Amino acid sequence: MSAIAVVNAGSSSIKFAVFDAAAEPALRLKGVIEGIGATPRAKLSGPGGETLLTEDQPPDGFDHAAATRAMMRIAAPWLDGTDISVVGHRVVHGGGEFSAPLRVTEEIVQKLAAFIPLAPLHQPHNLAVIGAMLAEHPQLPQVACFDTAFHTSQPPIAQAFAIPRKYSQAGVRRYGFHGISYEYVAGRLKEIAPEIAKGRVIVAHLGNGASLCAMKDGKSVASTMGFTAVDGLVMGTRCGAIDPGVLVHLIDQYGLSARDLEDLIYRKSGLLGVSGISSDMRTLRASLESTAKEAIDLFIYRIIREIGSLGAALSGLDAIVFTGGIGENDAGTRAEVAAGCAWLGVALDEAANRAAHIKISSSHSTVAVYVIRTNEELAIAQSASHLILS
Ligand SMILES: Nc1ncnc2c1ncn2[C@@H]1O[C@H](COP(=O)(O)OP(=O)(O)O)[C@@H](O)[C@H]1O
Ligand SMILES: CC(=O)OP(=O)(O)O
Ligand SMILES: [Mg+2]
Repeated sequence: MSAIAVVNAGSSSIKFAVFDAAAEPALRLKGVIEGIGATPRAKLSGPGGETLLTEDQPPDGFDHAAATRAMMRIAAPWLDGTDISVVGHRVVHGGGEFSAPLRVTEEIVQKLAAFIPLAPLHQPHNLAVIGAMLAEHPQLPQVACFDTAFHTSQPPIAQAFAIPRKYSQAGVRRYGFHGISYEYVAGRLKEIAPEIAKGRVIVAHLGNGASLCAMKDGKSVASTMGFTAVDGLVMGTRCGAIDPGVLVHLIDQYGLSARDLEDLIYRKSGLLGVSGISSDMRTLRASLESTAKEAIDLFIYRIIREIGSLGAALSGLDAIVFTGGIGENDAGTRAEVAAGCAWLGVALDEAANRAAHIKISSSHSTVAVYVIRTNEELAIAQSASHLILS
């Protein structure tokens, strides 16, 4: 049977997967290089999650391009003889024009390149892989799935900035990201708890990039990310929401250029900037330095505040769902966020939280709390299969 390949370039990771090209794609092989920019490590696993190979990568100068090459080298022996019929890609920014999965051409790559400055940690890597594939295999369909697409259901007021209309009309508005993950998680919640999924739900996608999405009946109504994926929560290396006056001050008083500011807010801030130690939650949890704790505390504080804000946008709250590298794996983050949301009626079952059960709220919690492992690669494979193979 032919296969679907999927490439998901996140800000600190490249995830790669191969599925049987069926109406319901079944996983054959999965690979991840994580910790790009911190402590890079490669892992290849089989369909049941069994580890096939792990490899530590040299940290210095190991960027997304090196990670892509390393992933190809590591995966090649396992792909020998595999007949790939379509490649699905995560593309973080689709702007106002692209809001559904589509087959990518050179012209579309050119259009998507216009959004590189709006997603500098993702879009160039997403497009580099698509460009290389189009050049090497021009007949092989390349499908792009957009992180922004899920949020097109938001009402205009949730998308608006209070700026002069000429800028809004030119597309300067809130788009929201992590949409492939949110769509997948919304689908899983519908299977796990159909009544809850119809209600008011906040999904917390907490990874190297982090955002919250407010959903009503499985549709996005608001998100903490905006025009770019730097807004909202504190992230691995991104500052999240910042008083825009700070940026003007940095230009005036420190002579920062647009590119300097970009570097500051996307690559040098967040957990890394506050801790001065690492962007990686595991390293910070293991550290005894006070700045590591301060960074984590700020990360948690902003999540709690934004849950309040999105709860207001939803006029109440039926459930919170944790997902993403931190949301799925860091019981401490879930416990601290839940404690800060006690006023909303949130209470965790501590043992269930430690064991990362699917449902982790206690029986007296008025808000149900779940941990749902995201699977952006499967969501992309399903879209690619739908578009090209059915
Ligand atoms: N077991 C764990 N405990 C705490 N944090 C973890 C664990 N595993 C992964 N993480 C954190 O998840 C983050 C990466 O999330 P992920 O969603 O994979 O990244 P990306 O945003 O690049 O897709 C890192 O901060 C990492 O430290
Ligand atoms: C949009 C975004 O921030 O993605 P990631 O978390 O994969 O970096
Ligand atoms: Mg990610």
